[in-house]
Amino acid sequence: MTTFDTSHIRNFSIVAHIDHGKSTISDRILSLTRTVEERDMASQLLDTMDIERERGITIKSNAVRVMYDADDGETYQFNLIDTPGHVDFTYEVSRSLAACEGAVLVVDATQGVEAQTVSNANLAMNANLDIVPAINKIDLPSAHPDEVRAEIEDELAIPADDAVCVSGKTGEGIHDLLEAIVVLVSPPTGDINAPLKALILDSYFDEYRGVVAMVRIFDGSITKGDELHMMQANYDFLVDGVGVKRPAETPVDELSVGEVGFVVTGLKDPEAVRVGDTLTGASRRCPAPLPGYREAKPMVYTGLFPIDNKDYENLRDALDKLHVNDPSLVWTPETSAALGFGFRVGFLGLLHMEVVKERLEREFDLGLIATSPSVDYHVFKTDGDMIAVRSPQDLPEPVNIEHIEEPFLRASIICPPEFTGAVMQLAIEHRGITTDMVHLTERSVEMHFDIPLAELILDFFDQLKSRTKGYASLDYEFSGYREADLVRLDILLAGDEVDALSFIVHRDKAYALARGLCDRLKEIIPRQLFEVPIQGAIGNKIIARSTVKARRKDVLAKCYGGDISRKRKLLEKQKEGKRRMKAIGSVEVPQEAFLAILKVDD
Ligand SMILES: Nc1nc2c(ncn2[C@@H]2O[C@H](COP(=O)(O)OP(=O)(O)OP(=O)(O)O)[C@@H](O)[C@H]2O)c(=O)[nH]1
Repeated sequence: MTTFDTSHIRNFSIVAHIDHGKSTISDRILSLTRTVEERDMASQLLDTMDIERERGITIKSNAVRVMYDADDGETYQFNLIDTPGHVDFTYEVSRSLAACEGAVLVVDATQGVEAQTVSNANLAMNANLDIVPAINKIDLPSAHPDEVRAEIEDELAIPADDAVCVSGKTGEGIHDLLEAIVVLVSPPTGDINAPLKALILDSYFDEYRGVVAMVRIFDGSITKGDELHMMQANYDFLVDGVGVKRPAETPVDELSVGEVGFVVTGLKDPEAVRVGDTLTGASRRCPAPLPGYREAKPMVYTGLFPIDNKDYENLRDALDKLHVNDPSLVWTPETSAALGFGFRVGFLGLLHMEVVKERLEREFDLGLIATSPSVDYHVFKTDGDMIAVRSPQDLPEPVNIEHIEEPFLRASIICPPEFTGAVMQLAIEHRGITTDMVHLTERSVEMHFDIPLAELILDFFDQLKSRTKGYASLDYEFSGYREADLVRLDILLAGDEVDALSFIVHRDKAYALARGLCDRLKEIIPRQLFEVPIQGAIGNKIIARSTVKARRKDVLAKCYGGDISRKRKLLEKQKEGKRRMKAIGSVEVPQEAFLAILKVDD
């Protein structure tokens, strides 16, 4: 009989509304526990992707092991998971929570409870976790921790006597937070002698070692050389190594019950390792798998096309590899007359789309064009069939359509009372219907709306921020399908319809959108040697028009025949510019034209 003491392990996630300071607090914990020496501290240590550091946001959860010498004289093993705050990545949060017994719920002392604070608190409560509330940014003069404490009790129904006041910036209160974690978060339970039962909470692809899986062990243990079985994928493999992140990968002899760490699978097939799957022994299996995760459902679809058609297979390969790390990604092949071969890719939201596109471009060195985002429409045809349409090109001829239904969301917006009028106006402009409004405290009101997803994915969020001076926060969930009067808006360049510029839109908005789009494209498409008319059309009917005037562009004219190296530089710059263009018929169209719809004011 092996024995293993789990009483000194604490597994917890750090959750919060975006920008409330999760990553900063995680950094502080790493330095206070000397997991990372002060001289090696770069900010946002757990945000390992370039995009995360540049944008200052967390996209992927990251699990790191920290050893903490507590006031009671004992040393504790903390497995800390930093999670994303943006609504697009909620599924990442629920994945992390499934691996933990506790959650530190961070609330910004200047902002109070916001929309994702509510949804993250609910996720943690539904997962039956011990919650440690932390009120952050108390160093700021505008902090009002007592009011925020009251909001945590009133709005979230979480006892806030235990709430710890901290500053991720100065480090104040972080020691108290670590002590609170020791006391309030339960240690894991489980049986080291039972057959292995471990949850795959994340995975990534490594060129040399194959797929590496992050796991949380619920029963049993894993050592190098073990023969394991993936229950859902029905795949066996030999463990090539185990280790923990501190945050650099550190090999260990064994991962035991209650612990979090990584397993090197050696598998080169990205499909074999599924996040949410249960690992068990190949010969000694656990009777039933863990519940796993609810599959993330894509909300938004766009076409992704390689600028250079030769990159089509590389794009497929890159999507396969990204999928290991981001299982929410789904795609099917798509062909466009204008852009050639590509894929229709499903995303959790627009931020997710931007992030994936950027990762494909940077990590896989691909030049890509993304087309207008679309949602998943249900089209009921006159012949009685129903088809799912995710791309404007797939919309049947109007005569064959009986009716169309579109996905609706139930959105919740929390803002100070003085902005309720502005928020309602915005919702009306986006075909939203206010269902109810509750005064949470004197400082905040929560409003609920039913709103089409298609309206939310365009400019809703930016508009909300600007009309409420950044004070409103938004959260939403899918609520069902509703019928709507939708049409396909086509764009013609120099008389030719460009399929990649088409868009499905509500009939009442088609005229304004067509005008806006034609004007916007006129600014984006550079002057060519001939005049380029841009037209917006529904079916055969032209409803808007603008024109790009002709101009002869001689880049060398400015050089007065002088400096040869300057001339060469200019020509190279022009060549680089061309690389980012796509020739549609005889017209050179820059990449951003295909996403122009996102920038149109209607
Ligand atoms: N003054 C002050 N600023 C803080 C504190 N904690 C975080 N910040 C700042 O708040 C901003 C957001 O902090 P992050 O740690 O990136 O927030 P986050 O919650 O991890 O954000 P996401 O990962 O994008 O959800 C950064 O500019 C931090 O420097 C604090 O205690 N005091």
